[in-house]
Amino acid sequence: MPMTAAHTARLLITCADRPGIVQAVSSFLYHHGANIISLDQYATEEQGGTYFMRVEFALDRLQEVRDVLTRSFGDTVAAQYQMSWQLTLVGDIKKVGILVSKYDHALLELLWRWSRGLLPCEITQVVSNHEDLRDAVERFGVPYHVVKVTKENKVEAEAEIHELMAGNDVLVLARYMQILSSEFVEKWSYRVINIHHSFLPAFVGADPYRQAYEKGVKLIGATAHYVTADLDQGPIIEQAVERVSHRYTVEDLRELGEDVERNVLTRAVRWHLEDRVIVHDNKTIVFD
Ligand SMILES: Nc1nc2c(c(=O)[nH]1)N[C@@H](CN(C=O)c1ccc(C(=O)N[C@@H](CCC(=O)O)C(=O)O)cc1)CN2
Repeated sequence: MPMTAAHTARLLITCADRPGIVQAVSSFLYHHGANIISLDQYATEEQGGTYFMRVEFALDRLQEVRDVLTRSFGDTVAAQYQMSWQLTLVGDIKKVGILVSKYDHALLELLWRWSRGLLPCEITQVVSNHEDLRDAVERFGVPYHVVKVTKENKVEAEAEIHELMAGNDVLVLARYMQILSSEFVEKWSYRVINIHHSFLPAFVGADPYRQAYEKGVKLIGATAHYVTADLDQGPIIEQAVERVSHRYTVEDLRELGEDVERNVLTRAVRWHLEDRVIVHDNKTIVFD
């Protein structure tokens, strides 16, 4: 029987490295009737470091056995190797909420790719602190909400955003220009992806293109990272750069940079949706 997404699952594992992990995981899957489609692994040291694995497998009747499989893995292999792990089903389409301010390029890239079936998710709503992008978003049939944010109402505004976004698996800051409080970030631990318009760690904070111009850089870039309480310091998921020269104005940098931002954010979101990213020690392992 041809395997479909409904029969496919992914297992992400992090644990202390020691011999026998691959055998334990593969035997477990074999004895539960699963067929391994792909298996990728990484260890930080030759031995005694930290071990990471991403395994994708197919299994008949996956929907019926998912709970038993999850409980059994947790009680056996995961307990034996003291694993941090997650088992997700490809058929469980992730829900994505997007936050945006006024720049539309990153947002429209995500909406266009999603509308073309190139992003395996459901974009459930867009929340902005400005009215500007309502028409552009609603043309894709996606609900648009405006939540004004000021220094005075930040707590209430974030509470409203959290309420609106409840039920989403991941939030994407597609050039959302408000710094999220540590309280908000804590509720969404490593489930908020931001696109920063510089090659981090260079030029954190506001207006990195102007910072880059003032510095006379020969490369500009973009960085997609998970959001933490510390501005632009979260685990990096994807980056890219483009060459520039002294002939570029700030606007030239911005125009070229926006293309880089769009591609970097798309890859980062897709890898997250495909369960390819593990966060460890404020860094990521990306099984791309
Ligand atoms: N807790 C976090 N919140 C946000 C992060 C983050 O990494 N951690 N990334 C930013 C996005 N960003 C750069 O990529 C960024 C956005 C806004 C600012 C900033 O200084 N904003 C001002 C207000 C600006 C305005 O009102 O137009 C501020 O909040 O005081 C810097 C960097 C998104 N949030």
